Amino acid sequence: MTATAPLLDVAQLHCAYAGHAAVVDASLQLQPGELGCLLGPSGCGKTTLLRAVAGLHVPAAGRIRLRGRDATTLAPEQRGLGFVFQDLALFPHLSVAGNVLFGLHRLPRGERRSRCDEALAMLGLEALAKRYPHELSGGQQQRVALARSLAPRPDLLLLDEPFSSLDADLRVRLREELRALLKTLGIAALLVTHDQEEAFGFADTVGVMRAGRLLQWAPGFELYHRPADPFVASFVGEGRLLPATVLAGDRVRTALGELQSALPLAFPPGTDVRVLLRPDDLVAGDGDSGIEATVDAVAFRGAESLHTLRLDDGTVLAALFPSHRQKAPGERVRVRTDLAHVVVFASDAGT
Ligand SMILES: Nc1ncnc2c1ncn2[C@@H]1O[C@H](COP(=O)(O)OP(=O)(O)OP(=O)(O)O)[C@@H](O)[C@H]1O
Repeated sequence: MTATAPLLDVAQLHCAYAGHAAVVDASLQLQPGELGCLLGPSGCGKTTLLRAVAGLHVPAAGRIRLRGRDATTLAPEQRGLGFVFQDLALFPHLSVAGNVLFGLHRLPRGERRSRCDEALAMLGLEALAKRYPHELSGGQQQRVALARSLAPRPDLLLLDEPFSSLDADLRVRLREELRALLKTLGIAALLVTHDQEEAFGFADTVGVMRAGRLLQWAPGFELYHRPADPFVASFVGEGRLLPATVLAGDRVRTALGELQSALPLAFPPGTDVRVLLRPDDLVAGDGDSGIEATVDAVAFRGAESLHTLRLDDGTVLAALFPSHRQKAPGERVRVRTDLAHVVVFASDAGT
């Protein structure tokens, strides 16, 4: 590997099934030790892209480089990667230790046992080494699958919805544990999930996919605060788009009043645009400030409740209010904006 080459370099990748595009022009890079995630709705092409990196799907066009070398058509076992897929594929006739040892067959015999013990210890499985998969809970089985994939010490681990069969608590715990373990070991990973919380909880860099396209590959903070695309804006963090008109001096006029952009706007005055409003960008207006809206729906979230609001011109917005101030559907409320920065999209850019 040259000094500057990323660990994984996917360039302009296209994948198709019988002529139907599943991944379109996807490019991303992972540095050694970096944790990445592909996030997007069902059917957007996440698994296909991951399988192409794994060598389980031959791309129609584009290139995959691993450690600076072309790996586009390399057989999966020659890529030096670890995999954990949704169906764990543990061998039912092998014990926990047997499952972990299986991936170590290329090592000298003497080394296998110590490497296996090390992997079992990392995942807290020492006491279960002699059990068989059917004698384990779902979470324990998942740990075995992780131990098996980590035992050969790959530099890149591929994970396809590995926590989806676990209950919410266990899911978060195992995810956090795995993140810490990978960071300690310096192992990079690419995770596929449709769960935003999981994506941002696990990864350093998240790629949002839609209909085969990787729309943005960036840290979570950037996806949230500087979305490159209206779909990213609405998918990450439940943003809504408010119609607006550009005014002179990098201001925009909206139904909620005029907003000042800190950055120069890429549109001339008079252009119709849309402004991104996050649920936390809207606050209850006091007295006469703000504008009236009708509460369409309320979703209790614990400390806060997500309110879907409808302005009188039909525009739908979302707002978080403290749950002890929760409103009821049909109620009229006043809202005003409290924006740290203004993100503007062309009015015809697709969502
Ligand atoms: N073996 C296959 N044969 C034909 N079409 C397929 C095959 N696998 C996936 N597809 C199609 O390719 C597209 C992308 O599928 P893919 O499984 O990559 O999406 P995904 O984002 O991982 O979805 P999910 O979150 O539901 O697993 C979908 O339209 C899907 O129907």
